[in-house]
Amino acid sequence: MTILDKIVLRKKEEVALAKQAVSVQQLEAGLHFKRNPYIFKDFLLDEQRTGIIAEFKRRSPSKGIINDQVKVADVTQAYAAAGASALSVLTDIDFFGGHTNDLLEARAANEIPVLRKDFMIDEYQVIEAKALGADIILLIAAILTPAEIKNLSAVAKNLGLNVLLEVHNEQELERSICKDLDAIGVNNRNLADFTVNIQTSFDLVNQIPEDFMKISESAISAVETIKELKTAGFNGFLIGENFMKTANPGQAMRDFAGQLISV
Ligand SMILES: O=P(O)(O)OC[C@@H](O)[C@@H](O)c1c[nH]c2ccccc12
Repeated sequence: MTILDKIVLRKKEEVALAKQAVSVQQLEAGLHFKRNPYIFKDFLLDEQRTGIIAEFKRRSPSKGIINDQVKVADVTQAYAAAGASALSVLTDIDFFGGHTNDLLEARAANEIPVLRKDFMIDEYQVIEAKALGADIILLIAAILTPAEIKNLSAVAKNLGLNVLLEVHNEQELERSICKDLDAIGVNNRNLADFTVNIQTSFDLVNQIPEDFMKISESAISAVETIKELKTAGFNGFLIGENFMKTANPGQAMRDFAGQLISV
């Protein structure tokens, strides 16, 4: 069994428990449920911003603890001030040390799009994402059938949420494309075995249809890489560990964004 299989098994239990604890009706009565999500594309294409989707990630199955000393509101505000186009907040507890409260805190502290970073397998989680104040949800092709992707993205669209589909190879991309997606993310990390290779992004970029925003995800640590990815056609760059592994992730993002302007 791969780590991804383990995460999905645990996620099924977690979703079943969440459904018992909070009904869909309760979610729909929640604080953020009626807000209009930001349009992801507008922030990615905003020339005043960097295209970086800056991630708050305490730990991961591949790296263990990355940073458990910093606060969500502090870090995400600094990311936004440094020119992030969007924020990514892990809400998975068991494998990434995240929490739904982290998303609520990021929402309350910021006025840019927030991505709920989790393993979505059920409509309930999409509705929950809206209630938590998310603007964007992630759908991971490796754990979903094409029919599930169609259904979950349609549910998200109905709620005004933006949808980021994550793929790792050409087969996943081809079978998963559907009309309710806004952005396609190429994950440079293979979630089944954790190997990373930026080349994955360059190999897949030209297979992504023009109608979608193109995002390169994971293992990005150099400003030069962003330049190359931009030239190749990417609009967005998802960066977590490179910032989170430092004592002051917001400052790390500021320094990175500063270099981006000067190269
Ligand atoms: O920390 P990195 O290497 O910059 O990667 C960030 C992000 O791409 C990564 O956390 C990620 C990409 N897809 C995921 C799916 C689930 C959990 C995490 C992820």
